[in-house]
Amino acid sequence: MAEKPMNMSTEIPSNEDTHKEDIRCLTTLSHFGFECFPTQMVNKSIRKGFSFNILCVGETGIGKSTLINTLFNTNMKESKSSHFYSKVGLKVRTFELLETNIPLKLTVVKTVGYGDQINKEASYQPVVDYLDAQFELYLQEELKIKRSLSDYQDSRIHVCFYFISPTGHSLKSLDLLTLKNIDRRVNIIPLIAKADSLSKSDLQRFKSNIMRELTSHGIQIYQFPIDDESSAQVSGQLPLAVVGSMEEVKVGKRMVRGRHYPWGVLQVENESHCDFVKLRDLLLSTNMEDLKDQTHTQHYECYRRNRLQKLGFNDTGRNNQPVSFQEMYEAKRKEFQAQCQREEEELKHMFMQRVKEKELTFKDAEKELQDKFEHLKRIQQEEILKLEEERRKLEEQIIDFYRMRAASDPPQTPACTNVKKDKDRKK
Ligand SMILES: Nc1nc2c(ncn2[C@@H]2O[C@H](COP(=O)(O)OP(=O)(O)OP(=O)(O)O)[C@@H](O)[C@H]2O)c(=O)[nH]1
Repeated sequence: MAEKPMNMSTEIPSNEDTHKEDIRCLTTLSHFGFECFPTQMVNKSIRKGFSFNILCVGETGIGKSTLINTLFNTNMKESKSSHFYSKVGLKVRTFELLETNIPLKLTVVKTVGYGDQINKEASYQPVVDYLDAQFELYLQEELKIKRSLSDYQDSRIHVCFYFISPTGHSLKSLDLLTLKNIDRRVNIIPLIAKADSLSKSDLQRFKSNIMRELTSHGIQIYQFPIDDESSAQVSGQLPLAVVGSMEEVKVGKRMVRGRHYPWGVLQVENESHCDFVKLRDLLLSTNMEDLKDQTHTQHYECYRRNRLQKLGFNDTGRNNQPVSFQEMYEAKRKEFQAQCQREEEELKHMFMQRVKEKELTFKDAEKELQDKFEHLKRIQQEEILKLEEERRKLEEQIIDFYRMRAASDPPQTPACTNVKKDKDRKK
């Protein structure tokens, strides 16, 4: 840093006014005092490194990876994504980048299979869940007694590039549905992807249509700060029309990033060809810090407030009186204990009721079985008596028969004796 003359008021005795030309003006060799704070902060930040998290939402093959590669000179793409995923997924990649000794940890999350399903109603849900999950992780860290937010790896998404298909007409219903569900959770920068497929006039009309639709549906996109000149100008140019390419094409004597077509070369970094340079400047040069700031102060705060309110916490109690966190916690704990006790008693009561019911059922079943047994026993005894009676009658008939035979045949036969013997044995 350049040396600066010392900026201090020096008291000069009035009687020495005439000797002013003798006073030596000293210059400091380095900064001192509180003017060094910015330098300290810059040094600390560089030592710590920077991090930034981007979410890319857009249909398969719309140019998400190519744009990120063009912006950061990374190599995001591994292979072509399939169009046949049954649901939308998210792919997370982290890059450790270095630019003139400034380290940047860049995390890129991109959708996979977005817009490929027949029923697109649930396509936005994985995106919403991911955004909320990162807020929840931060909230959990914040609520810990031993928290370490200074070296916490913040995974909250700082900006969402929403890639709009270059249809030239209007937004699709899936675009509206997703944007409506994520606009309170993340800073959205809408982008018209593959803008080289639209003519200049079509592009301008398309941009106006999109902005009209976003406004009429009440969708909030990232508001670029108006105190910065370039950011203030951009609001009339949204959504930015981007073209991505890692290809080096020869234009005159220079090699430039571009896309080579039979009719000529589209230069990615030429502002009259597309808005890529505008996007790069707005994102990297001017608004990276503001995007992080908005994420924390606006979107995370909103999540935190809703989450704590859902848990039953409030800053004010009945009669709008302020309540301390401790009081609220105690009240909640008591309420929870009372509820547990109520539920325990209810369960006990239900258990006793069911035991009684079961006992009654068993008793009824036992009585029924006993009655059945008695009935069968009675039937069996009656059967025995009946059979006994029949046997007695048969034996009488046999005796009668032999008696009649003996009467018709006077001399005694051994057979008759045998029958008599049989009868005696049975008795
Ligand atoms: N015309 C044109 N083609 C592009 C542009 N950006 C990317 N492409 C091409 O589009 C194809 C898909 O690009 P990717 O960057 O892989 O798209 P993606 O959205 O990451 O694809 P998935 O990961 O498969 O969803 C590639 O052939 C790119 O060369 C662009 O701005 N204009």
